[in-house]
Order: sequence, then structure tokens, then C-alpha cells
Amino acid sequence: MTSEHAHLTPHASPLTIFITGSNGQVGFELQRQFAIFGNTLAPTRQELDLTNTQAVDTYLAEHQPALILNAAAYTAVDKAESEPEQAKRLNADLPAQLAKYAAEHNIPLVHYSTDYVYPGNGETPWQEDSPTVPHSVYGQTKLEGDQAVTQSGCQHLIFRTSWVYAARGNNFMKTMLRLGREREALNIVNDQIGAPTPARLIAQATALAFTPHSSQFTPHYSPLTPHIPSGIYHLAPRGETSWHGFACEIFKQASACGAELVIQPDRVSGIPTVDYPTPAKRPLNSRMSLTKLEAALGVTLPTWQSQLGLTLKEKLEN
Ligand SMILES: NC(=O)C1=CN([C@@H]2O[C@H](COP(=O)(O)OP(=O)(O)OC[C@H]3O[C@@H](n4cnc5c(N)ncnc54)[C@H](OP(=O)(O)O)[C@@H]3O)[C@@H](O)[C@H]2O)C=CC1
Ligand SMILES: Cc1cn([C@H]2C[C@H](O)[C@@H](COP(=O)(O)OP(=O)(O)O[C@H]3O[C@@H](C)C(=O)[C@@H](O)[C@H]3O)O2)c(=O)[nH]c1=O
Ligand SMILES: [Mg+2]
Repeated sequence: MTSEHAHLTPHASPLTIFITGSNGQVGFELQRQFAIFGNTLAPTRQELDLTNTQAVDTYLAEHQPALILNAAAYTAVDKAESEPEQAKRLNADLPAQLAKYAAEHNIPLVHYSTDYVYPGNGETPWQEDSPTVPHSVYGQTKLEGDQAVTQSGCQHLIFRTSWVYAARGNNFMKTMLRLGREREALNIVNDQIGAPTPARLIAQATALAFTPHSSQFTPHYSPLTPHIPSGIYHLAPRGETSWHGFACEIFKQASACGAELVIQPDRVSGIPTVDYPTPAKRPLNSRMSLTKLEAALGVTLPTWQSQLGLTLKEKLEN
């Protein structure tokens, strides 16, 4: 830390960034994007059990972060229906605890949320202030987390994203690449509509929120303070598709990249959600308006197809 920075941020360890969920899709990408902002601390589950309230408090007191990026969550949507307490601990109680710390220590908190908080009816894209009516334990516990962060009084950014995937971790793209090598035919739901979002795009957009234009610099500028107002922002690529449409595009682009698939493109069938029963109910309409984030960051978000190309390339070349 240089003395130059010391007067800008009056915290004990001004440049320490605490990232939760470091082994997850988003947490992993955040470590890379934020390494240039400061000293990232990204404990694994073995190093810090985030369901242990006391351990989290002790960790915060010990490291005194200047910024918290909370990418940990309970994301097993179906399993959450039978493990609601565990889902609540990760998705609702943890963000509440982190937000309380952030408010008391006057540091910003970045939190991530989901399209599954919305009721899922209709065809109109949700706005950030649309009514929330989750239909799953996962969605309900995520909403409780959002509300705790909003009500805590801390400086915060809540990015609501959808259908996250990456070259690493558990996700639909990797499932399709595996099934596409094993099966000639697949049935995929075609009436749930949303936007598949690479974890890297999420981390890049988060970093942009900490990267003002020179015209946006203020005398109080701190590298670990967002330059966009506190609140909820949708974060996804432009465009929309169904899981079936996403699967078809994965097979098309993967084949063009030279992946050896046994799947027959004309045997990837679209089916209605009612024909694919799951423990948790998923929204049919996961369309999210991107206007607020694009205006705040001053960018046009890329299309989901171009983002798939980048992520597939990363996956297939490794
Ligand atoms: N995945 C998706 O499709 C979507 C995700 N989101 C949101 O985006 C954010 C990031 O999601 P994503 O990166 O996909 O999530 P992942 O499931 O990939 O990662 C979650 C991380 O949380 C960690 N974690 C869970 N429980 C504990 C625990 N008790 N102690 C320590 N660590 C724990 C996991 O650790 P471990 O690796 O050890 O299991 C994992 O690293 C979340 O807020 C999620 O709700 C929003 C929309 C879509
Ligand atoms: C594997 C498979 C899935 N599907 C369907 C089931 C489901 O509706 C859809 C996607 O399956 P997944 O299990 O990946 O979906 P799911 O885990 O519900 O994904 C969600 O995760 C949470 C964490 C979020 O926040 C959401 O934005 C969303 O990404 O595809 C098929 O129709 N056929 C198949 O062969
Ligand atoms: Mg899943």
C-alpha cells in the first residue's frame, strides 16, 4: 500500500478485497478481474466455511477488507427444495451478515442474484423494480438475500444475472458438450426464455463498475468504490433464447470449432417444461431489461451468441 492511497480510504487495510465462492464460476473469474485492484483474499470452503457465522465474523475482523464481492451461493436449484435451511444460510443469512459488516465499516458490498426471483409469467422483460414472486426455494432464499443487502444501508451493487456458465464449474454448456458426445438425440425445454451469461462477462462488468471514465473521477475517488449508484442491476448479454435454442447453438458452434459430437442436430428436440418434470419450478419468462446497467456503465452489452463463442473457445482449447 502506498501512502498516496492511505488518505483516500480510511480503513485499516484499504486494498484488501474479500471474494467469497472462490471456487465457483463467478468467484473464480472475479479473482482475475480484481487482482489488479488490490490484494484479493479468496478462501476456499476448506479454508472458510461460510455457513459458520462465527468463523465468518472472525475472518472479517482479522482481514478488515475494503471491499466484499459475495459470489458464494447455494445454486443447486432442485436440491434446495429438500435442503431449504442450507440454502437459506448461504443465500439469505450470509449476505445479511456481510451487508451488516459492510454498513458498520462503511465499505461496499457486491452481491449476485438471479432471474429466479421473478414470477416468470408473460413475455415482457423484467425491470429491476418489477414485482418479485419466486416459485422455488432457491429463488425465495436469493430474494431474501437481496432484501437484506438493500435494507442494510451499506453501499451495494446487486447484479441479477441468469443462466450462468463458464469453461469450468457445473453448468448447462458443459452438460451439453458431454451429452453431445454421448447421445444422438436429446429433449430440451423450449418454453423457458432467458439469456445465458458467461461468468467472465459478470466479472468484467463488475470490474467496469469500479472503473470510472476520467470525467467521472471525484476528489473522493477510491479504487474500491463503485462509480455507479447503489442498487439492483440486471447483468446478462443481449438477446434471448430458450434452453433448447442455447443447446442448438452450443452444438453448432462446438462443431464449427472441431468438437467431435455424435449428437444429430435434427434430433435435438424442443419440449415443453411440463414434459421435463423437476423438483423445483423454473420461470418461463427470464427476460431481463439491460437498460439500467448499460446506461450506468456507458456500454452496450455483447450478444449471448458472441459470448458463447468466446467461452466455447476457452473450453475446447483446454
Ligand atoms: N449458476 C447460475 O446459473 C446462476 C447463478 N447466479 C448467482 O450468481 C452467483 C454466483 O453463482 P455461480 O458462480 O454460478 O455459483 P457456483 O455454484 O459455481 O459457486 C458457488 C460457490 O459457493 C461456494 N460455497 C457454497 N457453500 C459454501 C460454504 N458453506 N462455504 C464456503 N463456500 C461455499 C461453493 O464452494 P464449492 O466450490 O466448495 O462447492 C462455490 O465455490 C450466485 O449468487 C448465484 O446465485 C445467478 C443466476 C444464475
Ligand atoms: C440436462 C437437460 C436440462 N434440461 C432443462 C432443465 C432446465 O429447465 C434447463 C436448465 O437446466 P439446469 O439444471 O442447468 O438449470 P438450472 O440449474 O435451473 O439453472 C439455473 O440455475 C440457477 C442457479 C439460476 O440462478 C438460474 O439463472 C439458472 O441458471 O434445461 C432439459 O430440458 N434437457 C436436458 O437434457
Ligand atoms: Mg444448475
